[in-house]
Amino acid sequence: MNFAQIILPLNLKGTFTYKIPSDFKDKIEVGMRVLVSFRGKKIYTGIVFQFHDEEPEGFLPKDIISLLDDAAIMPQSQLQFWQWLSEYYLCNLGEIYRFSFPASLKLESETYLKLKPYVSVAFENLDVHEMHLIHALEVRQLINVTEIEAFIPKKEIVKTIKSLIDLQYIEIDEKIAETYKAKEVAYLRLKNPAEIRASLPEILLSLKRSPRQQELLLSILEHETEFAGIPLKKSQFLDQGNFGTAPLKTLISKNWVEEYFMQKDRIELYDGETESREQLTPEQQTATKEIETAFGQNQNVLLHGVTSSGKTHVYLEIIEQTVSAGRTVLFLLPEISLTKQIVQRLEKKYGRQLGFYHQKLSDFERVEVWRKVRNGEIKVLVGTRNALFLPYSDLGLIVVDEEHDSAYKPREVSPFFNARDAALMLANFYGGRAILGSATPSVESYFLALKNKIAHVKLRHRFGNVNLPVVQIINFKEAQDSKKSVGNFSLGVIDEIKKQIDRHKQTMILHNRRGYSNVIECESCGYVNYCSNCDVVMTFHKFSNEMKCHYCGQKAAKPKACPRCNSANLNLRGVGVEQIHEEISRLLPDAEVDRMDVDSMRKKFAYEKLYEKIEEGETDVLVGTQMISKGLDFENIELVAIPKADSLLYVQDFRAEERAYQLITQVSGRAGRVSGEGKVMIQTYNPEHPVFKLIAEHDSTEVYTHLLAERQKFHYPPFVKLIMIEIKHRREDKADRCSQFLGSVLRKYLPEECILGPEKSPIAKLNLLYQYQIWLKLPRKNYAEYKSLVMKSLDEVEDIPAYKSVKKLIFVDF
Ligand SMILES: Nc1ncnc2c1ncn2[C@@H]1O[C@H](COP(=O)(O)OP(=O)(O)OP(=O)(O)O)[C@@H](O)[C@H]1O
Ligand SMILES: [Zn+2]
Repeated sequence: MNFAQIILPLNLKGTFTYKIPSDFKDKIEVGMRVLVSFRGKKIYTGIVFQFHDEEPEGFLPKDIISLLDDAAIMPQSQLQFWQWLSEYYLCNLGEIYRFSFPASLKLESETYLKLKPYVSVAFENLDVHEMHLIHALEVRQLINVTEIEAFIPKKEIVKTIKSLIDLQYIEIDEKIAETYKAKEVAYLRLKNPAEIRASLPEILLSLKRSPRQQELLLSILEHETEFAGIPLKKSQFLDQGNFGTAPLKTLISKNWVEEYFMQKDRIELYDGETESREQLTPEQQTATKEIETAFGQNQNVLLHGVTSSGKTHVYLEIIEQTVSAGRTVLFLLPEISLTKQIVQRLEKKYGRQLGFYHQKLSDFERVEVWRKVRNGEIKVLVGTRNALFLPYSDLGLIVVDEEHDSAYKPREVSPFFNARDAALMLANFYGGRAILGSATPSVESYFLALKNKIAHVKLRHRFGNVNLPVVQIINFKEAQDSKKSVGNFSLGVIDEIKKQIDRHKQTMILHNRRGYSNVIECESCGYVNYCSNCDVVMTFHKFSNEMKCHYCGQKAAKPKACPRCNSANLNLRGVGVEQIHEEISRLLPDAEVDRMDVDSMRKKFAYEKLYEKIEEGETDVLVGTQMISKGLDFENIELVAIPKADSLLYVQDFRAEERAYQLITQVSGRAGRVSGEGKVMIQTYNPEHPVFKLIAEHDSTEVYTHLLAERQKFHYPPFVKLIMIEIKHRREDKADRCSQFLGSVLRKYLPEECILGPEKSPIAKLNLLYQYQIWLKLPRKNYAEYKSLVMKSLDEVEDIPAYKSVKKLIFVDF
C-alpha cells in the first residue's frame, strides 16, 4: 500500500495518484480527507478513493501532505454511489465531490494553518520562507494558504508548509472546528433570584413609574417559579409578552436580570407533543402490505396513487417500520416546502430525530446536518436532491415523493443526474429499499413497473372514497365563434367561477407562463426585444414594469418607443399569468384574486402568507403557474380552470405530452378533495387531442399506453437510451466547428441512425454562449459498449488543443 488514488475537487477526469508517506500508512483510510498539492501551485482537500502498489509511469507522485480526519468521513457505500454516478452519467468524480460537499469540508487554498502549541522553534535551521511563515503565525495565529501567497512565492508554499509540518512546528487547523461555530442563542434569568425574592416589595416599589419594567421582571420571576429549570428563551419571551428591549436593558443594567448564551442547533425543530397516526384505510393497508411484500423480495416500489389517495399515510407507515428497525430514512422532495403535510407530520412524530437538507441552507447549517447524519442522530432526513450525498451509515429507505417532477433533474447545475434514478441506486448500495411515489408517474418509472423491474402498487381511490373531479373539455373556437367568450375565457368558465364564489368555494386557474406577455412587438417595423446575452425574446412583467430574460435573469426597462424606428405603436403579444390575473380581477371586481408564481413568491414568507390566506378561505380565485399544482391540500377548492391548455402541448420536447398530462392531472387533483364535487374546465382549440380526452376519462392505463406507443414509434426513451451532448462557446464559428467535428467522430464509431445533429440548440445562444446539440439514441442492448464509444469520441475531441476551450456538456437520460 504505497499509493493512493485521490479525488480532487476539480472538474477533471479520474482520480490522482499520490504517495502515502510511511508514517500515515497505519492511519490512512479510504473515505478520509487528505491535503495534497496539485500541479505545483494549489493545495486541495482530496478524498482517498483507493490504495494500490503500482508505481505510476512517467511521473513521480507527490506525497500526501497530511490527513485531515481521524477516521473516514465518507462511508464506503457513498463512494460506490459516486463511482456509479460518474460512470452512468459520464461526469467526473471531482464534479460530484464539488457538488455534494459543504464548502467548509473541502478546503482548498482556504486551508488554515496554525502553530502547534508549546513548540520551541530552532530558527537557525529554517530557511527564509519557513522563518517568514513562523513569524506570521506568531502574530496572526491562523493564516490560510491564499494569504501566505502575499509573502512566500507560490511555488515555494507547499514545500514550506510541508517542511514545517514535518518539523512538527505547525499544523492544519481542522476546518470544521474553524469555520463552523454552533449558533448561540440568548436566554434570560434573574441574576440573584434569592435576593430579588427577599426584597421584591422594595424593588417593585422602586419600579412604580416604569410599569413595563415591573411587568417584565414579574414575568421572569413567574417563569422561574412555574417552570423551574427550563431556560427562558429571550426572543420568544419578548415576543410573547410584547416587551420591547428597552425595559429589559434597564433591568440588566440594574443587575436584576441577566442575559446568558447557550449553543443551540441552527435548525429549529419542533419541540411540542408528538401525535399518533390515523388508522389506514383498507386500501392503504393493502398497499402497505404490497410494499412490505415487494421489499421482502428485494424489489423497489412505484406507489401510484390518484391525487388525494393518501400516499402520505402509506409513506408514514413504511417510514415508521424502517425507523423502528433502527435504520435511517431519506425522504426526497423535488423542492423544499415546509408547508407540506408530510413534513409537518414527520416533524411532530420524530422531533429532534428529523433533519432537513436542501439548497437554501447556509454552509454552517449543512455541516451541522452532515455531522448529525454521520453520528446517527438523525433518523429521518427530509431533503432535496443534494441530500443523496450525506454520509448515512445505514440507509434503510428512500422515498422519492412526486417522482415525476423535473426538478429532480435540473439542467442548470452539473453534475447532471436524475435524483429519482440515483435514489434507486443509492438505496441499493446501502442494502435499503426505495419507494417512488406519484399520482402521475414518469413514463420511465411506469415502464419499469410494467416490466416488473419495480413493484407497481396502486391506490385507485381518493381518501374517503371521494369522487375524482369531473373534467369538461371546452372547444374554445366554438365559444369564440358563438360570441360566448370574453378575452381568454369562455362565458361558461366565468359563470362557473361566479357560482363557486357564491357557494364560498375556491377556484384555481392554471396558466403556465410567467410574466405579463411574451413579447413586446413594434407594429410598424416588427421589432421585438431580444435578450443581449441569449437568443430569447424578453418577457414583459407588468407588475415590476420591466423586461426579463427567463433564461439568464437579465432585466431591462420597458421600451417607451421602438428602439429601431421610434414608433410608439408597441404591441403586447402572448399571454402570461400576470395578464390572466389582471383579466380575472377585472371580470370579477368583487372577488379576491391572488397570484402564485416564482415572481410573486420571491419575497420572504410570501408563500406562507398566501398559503394561510387560501387556507382561511380569504382567497376566491388563485391564478398561478405550475406552482399551484404542487402539494396543495385544501378543502374548499372546487374548480380548476385551464384557459389556454394548448400552450402546454406545443412545446418542442418529446416529453411535452407527458408533462401536459402530469401538470393537468396534478392541478386537477387539487379540486374537490373532500366534497368529491370537484370540477375541471379545460379550454382548447383541439378538443379531440388524445391527451385531453384521456385525462377526462381518468384512465391512467390508457394514458400510459398512448404515451408509450408514441415513444416507441418515434424511438424515444424508454425504448432507446438518450444522450444529449451540448457544445458551447463564446464564438459561434468555433462552437459550430467543434460540434461538426464531434459529429464526424461519433459517426466513425456509431451507426448513422443513432446520431441526430449537430444542430443549433432551440435556444441558439444562452448567457453569451452559442450552443449546438447532438442527440444520440442508443439501443438498450449493448448500451455499455455504445457508451464507451461515445466516451472515446469525446476523448478524441478533447485531444484537439483548439477545442479545449469549448464546453461539452453531457446529459444522459434527460
Ligand atoms: N388514513 C387516513 N386517515 C385520515 N386522513 C387521511 C387518511 N388518508 C388520507 N387522509 C387525508 O386525505 C387527504 C389526502 O391525502 P394526501 O395528501 O396524502 O394524498 P396524496 O395521495 O399525497 O395526494 P396528492 O398526490 O394529490 O398530493 C389529506 O388531507 C389526508 O390527511
Ligand atoms: Zn438572457
